[in-house]
Amino acid sequence: MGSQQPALLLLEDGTALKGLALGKIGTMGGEICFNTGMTGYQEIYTDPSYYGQIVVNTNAHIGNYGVQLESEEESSSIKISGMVCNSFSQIYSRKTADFSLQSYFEKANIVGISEVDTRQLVRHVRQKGVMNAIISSEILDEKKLMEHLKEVPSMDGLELSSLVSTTEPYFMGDESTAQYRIAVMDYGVKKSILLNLTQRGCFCKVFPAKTSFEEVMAWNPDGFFISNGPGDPSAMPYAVKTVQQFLDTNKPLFGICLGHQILGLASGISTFKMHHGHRGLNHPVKNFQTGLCEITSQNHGFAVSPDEIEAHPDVEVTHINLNDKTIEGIKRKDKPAFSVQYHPEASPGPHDSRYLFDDFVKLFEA
Ligand SMILES: NC(=O)CC[C@H](N)C(=O)O
Repeated sequence: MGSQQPALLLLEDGTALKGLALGKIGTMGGEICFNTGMTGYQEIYTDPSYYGQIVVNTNAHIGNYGVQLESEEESSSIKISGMVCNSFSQIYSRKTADFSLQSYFEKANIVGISEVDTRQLVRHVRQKGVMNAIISSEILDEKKLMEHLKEVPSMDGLELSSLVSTTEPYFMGDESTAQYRIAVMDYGVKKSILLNLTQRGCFCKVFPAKTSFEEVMAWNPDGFFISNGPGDPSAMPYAVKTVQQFLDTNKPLFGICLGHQILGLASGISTFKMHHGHRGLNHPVKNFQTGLCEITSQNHGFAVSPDEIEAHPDVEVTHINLNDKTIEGIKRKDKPAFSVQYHPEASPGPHDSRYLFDDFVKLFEA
């Protein structure tokens, strides 16, 4: 049944919460964030955008449907730096599951803690703002654990994409039947994004994060996709420069999440670190072009600065978050380029916004 040893969760501000160990016995630190989704834990843990972060799942039961390899993985491995939940199920009830979440974490050396009052914890992070944290099932002394916590780097100014990006370019889709060649910049791309592109007649070549503009152009793409990914977008001048060069070609360009932030930066608008970010499956977003609300899947801790939009008449805000009015989508008026802060591929989440992939393909038809 796995371990029921005690574990400790310690936050940078000294808050300590006791619970039970799950996953591997060990110590793991990262920036604490919370996801309010009711389902889709495996997709969340394997989403490269969570690299360097401890995820608090607010759904009361985690692990109860086990793990299904391939079909529910957004990348080839678990990317989170630890997991916190309330009730962790060591047994699972799905026939098609490959194994338990406990063994998935053990195999990947992921440390977690359960039996934590996640409501109290989330209220705390919402009030105090995002901060670093550490989980340990081997160091239960708060002072000693605090020494380890001090070594965890701050997410502010941290470049992480090059650590999760592919090391070699690879292809996705069927070249013989596909209509468009899309150069995908892999800053931590989710598999389901590539699937949404290939399902719409795109043949993708996925490039390592630091590939030069010239190398990408040598493949002669019809357009560009700028992926999601972990870390602080303002620490990625290499990506901003490449995207500026892509924009100069006047070929279609689409960015999601980190890719949206980089399109903002490439258009001269800065990004900022949010108080505690948006992570969940039911964030309401207003589309200014249709006037309709979309329920969206989100995972971000940075955003494009709203104060600088007016000074950039080439940039139009296309979507806004109805909870806090943050920018959720932009488009360039002078280029066939647009981006969204949220996740139209969902996985997990609602499919309201999948039309954005169709909009991208329409840019080629135009
Ligand atoms: N999902 C993403 O692409 C996240 C983008 C960025 N790392 C953020 O936290 O805001």
